[in-house]
Amino acid sequence: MQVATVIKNGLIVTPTGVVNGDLAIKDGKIVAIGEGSLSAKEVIDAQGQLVLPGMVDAHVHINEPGRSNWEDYHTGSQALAAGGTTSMVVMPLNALPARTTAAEFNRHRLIAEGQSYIDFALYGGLVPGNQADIGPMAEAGAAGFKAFMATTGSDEPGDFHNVDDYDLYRGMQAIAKTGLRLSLHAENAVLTDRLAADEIAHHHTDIQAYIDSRPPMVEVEAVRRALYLAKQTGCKLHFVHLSTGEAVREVQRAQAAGQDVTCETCVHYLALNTDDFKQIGPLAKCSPVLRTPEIQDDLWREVQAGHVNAVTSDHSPAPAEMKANPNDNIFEVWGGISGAQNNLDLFYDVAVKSGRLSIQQFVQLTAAGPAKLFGLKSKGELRVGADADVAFLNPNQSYTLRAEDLYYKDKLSAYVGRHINCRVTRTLLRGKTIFELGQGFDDQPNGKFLTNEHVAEGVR
Ligand SMILES: NC(=O)NC(NC(N)=O)C(=O)[O-]
Ligand SMILES: [Zn+2]
Ligand SMILES: [Zn+2]
Repeated sequence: MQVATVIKNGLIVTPTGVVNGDLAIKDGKIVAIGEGSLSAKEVIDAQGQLVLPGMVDAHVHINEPGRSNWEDYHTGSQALAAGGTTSMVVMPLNALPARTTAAEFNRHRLIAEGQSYIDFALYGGLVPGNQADIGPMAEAGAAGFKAFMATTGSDEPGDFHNVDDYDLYRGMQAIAKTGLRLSLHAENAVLTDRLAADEIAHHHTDIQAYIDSRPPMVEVEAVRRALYLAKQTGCKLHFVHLSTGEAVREVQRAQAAGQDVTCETCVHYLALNTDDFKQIGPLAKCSPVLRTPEIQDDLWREVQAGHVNAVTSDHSPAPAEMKANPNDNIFEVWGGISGAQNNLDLFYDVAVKSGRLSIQQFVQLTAAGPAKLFGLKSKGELRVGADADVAFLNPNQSYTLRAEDLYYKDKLSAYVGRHINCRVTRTLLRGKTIFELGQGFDDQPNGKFLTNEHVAEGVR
């Protein structure tokens, strides 16, 4: 067979095992794995490299249009590509206006189509009063919906607002009809805001005060309440960025009782804890907050047990001045960690190199799991017939992350200065190299809009 590209000599991580052989690509698809003697126009030597499915990062904040100076599709997708991510699911907030109508959905899609280096799916937003926009956003191709149970931290005209229990209940009724999943930032808004106000009233504005204002119970309570409302309405749920094993166990219990509910955690909850937060400072401020080593261990056990569907970055960038802390008041600092460029290498380091997860569990969490959640049927697995989205990871090349290595709009990350014991060296999107370490990026952004194919065949 004559094919376009053959990747030779790599360790190919397939859904069922690791194959030491060739991976052949034609028309952007994987056409053979393991067979030798294929003739190809392009031969790529992957000696010493792990050949992984490109990561599907199901939780990325891109701030274009409206706040492009925070991160736009060009910079955000380059950073993701450089880190071995080939598809992203983009959150509906922090752009202005936020993506809460079909008109905005279509506008954002057009912007991303010309700018993104990687394939992308888009969330639609559920906000107070927009139940009538849910159906049209599903029609426009939303991969799922997102709502905040906590306050969002930004309040300009057109910004994304959190739902109260009534909005959530009505929104779940509307979303249930679409067959799509509602993803939730699950923290109790009243508790988090008033606990924070108490700390500030007592002039406690250091990192420990922020940690104390968002205890695990604010997450667990919100998860339980949302699960109950979802049960009443038949809405499928996904919990983003769970930070505690206790919350994951609530999801497990609901699943066991027959509810369609899934969850994710983020690289930073597994790579960083409260001690790191105190050392790194504002760049490690996020919500839910980083957890103590004990709670982090408990979360790891749930991940190891296979109770978490995806690991994501929750890449939530902001300009440097919003991450500075001139008044020594952590409550005034923007919450969000920039980390998407280090999805695969950092997670491989803390998960596989450390012996906590097998390589099969790793690709399940970074690629197959998230692709399945959002109905991205040709993504997430190195198998014949799938899109040839591939990341090369050198498990023996270590480096210390420097600000100048980053492709974000602002070269800030909670991980600068961290020693990482492996490195992404090349990324292919649908068979084409889009990033090579030392060479940079493909000339043209070629990212394609992805829709939820499970639903496209069903309800939509
Ligand atoms: N407005 C945000 O980007 N928020 C994000 N911020 C974090 N995680 O700190 C999030 O996902 O909640
Ligand atoms: Zn969130
Ligand atoms: Zn987020």
